[in-house]
Amino acid sequence: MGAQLIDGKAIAAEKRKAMMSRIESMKQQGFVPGLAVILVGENPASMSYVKGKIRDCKEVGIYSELIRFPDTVTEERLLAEIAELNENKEIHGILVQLPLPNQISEQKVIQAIRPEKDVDGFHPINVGRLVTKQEGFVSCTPAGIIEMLKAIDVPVAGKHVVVVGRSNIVGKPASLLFLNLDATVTICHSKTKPLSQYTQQADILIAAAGREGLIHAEDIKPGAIVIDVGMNRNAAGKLVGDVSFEEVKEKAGFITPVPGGVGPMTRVMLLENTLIAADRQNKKSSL
Ligand SMILES: Nc1nc2c(c(=O)[nH]1)N[C@@H](CN(C=O)c1ccc(C(=O)N[C@@H](CCC(=O)O)C(=O)O)cc1)CN2
Repeated sequence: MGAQLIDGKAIAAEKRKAMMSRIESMKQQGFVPGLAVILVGENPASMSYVKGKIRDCKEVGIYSELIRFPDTVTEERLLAEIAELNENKEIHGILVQLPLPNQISEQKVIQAIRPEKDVDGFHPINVGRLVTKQEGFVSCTPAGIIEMLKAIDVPVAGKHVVVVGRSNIVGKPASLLFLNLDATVTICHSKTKPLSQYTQQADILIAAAGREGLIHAEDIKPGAIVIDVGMNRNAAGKLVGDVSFEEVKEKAGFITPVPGGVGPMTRVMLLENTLIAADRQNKKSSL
């Protein structure tokens, strides 16, 4: 293997360890950070992600509540729950696991969460804050990618970052984060042709299109940093990314695995955002 592996699982574990003493000192000051997670329906992947979030909270000492609804729940009921959580002083972060069933507008739900408690960073106010480089909350996956690059000491300023994917959760916020860090950013998507012409120019390539085998060795620059955000099930039912790992690892400088790369960083950044939310709300209430 030519490339160095970026071990997201290990970086996330270190970050969780460091958080524990911060949480301990918060508790000594008399307040406990709290996260509410809302899960609608029984999508097995969503159930497993939510279980992981609750487990992570327990591990580091964050108070958490899991609120479950059947997939027949009305939008009105869900919005009423969020309104209550917005007022709950023990809850500093609110997260609604996506996707939601068709009868519920994701945008309405996201916009019902108070921006101060929007630890997913999906509220338009927080997206606007990211656009204008103001303090807010940033979506956990792109925030986790930046933390990973920090952990391996890779400076971003002046680098050409090519982001493949334009989702609201990953592609768009990742592009803005890199731009705010003075990178030169190119955003590609399903209509970009020919994709390889762009990806071959990337010093840092973010593959976030959700398509197995999208990026091959010939699509990258030798020595590039390759971050694979894809999470796809292959024909054998195995979890794979957007990058053909076995061939790309021979040519890249650094590469993230799937699983064990970006996923664990997404999880740990939710804890980080919850601590930031708790800290800000605590400071505001003691003014
Ligand atoms: N409200 C939100 N909904 C969703 C988000 C989100 O950030 N907020 N992101 C995804 C799902 N997601 C977190 O919610 C998530 C997905 C995967 C992982 C992860 O750790 N993956 C592991 C592999 C897990 C497996 O084996 O299935 C890895 O990559 O190592 C964490 C978080 C959509 N919804």
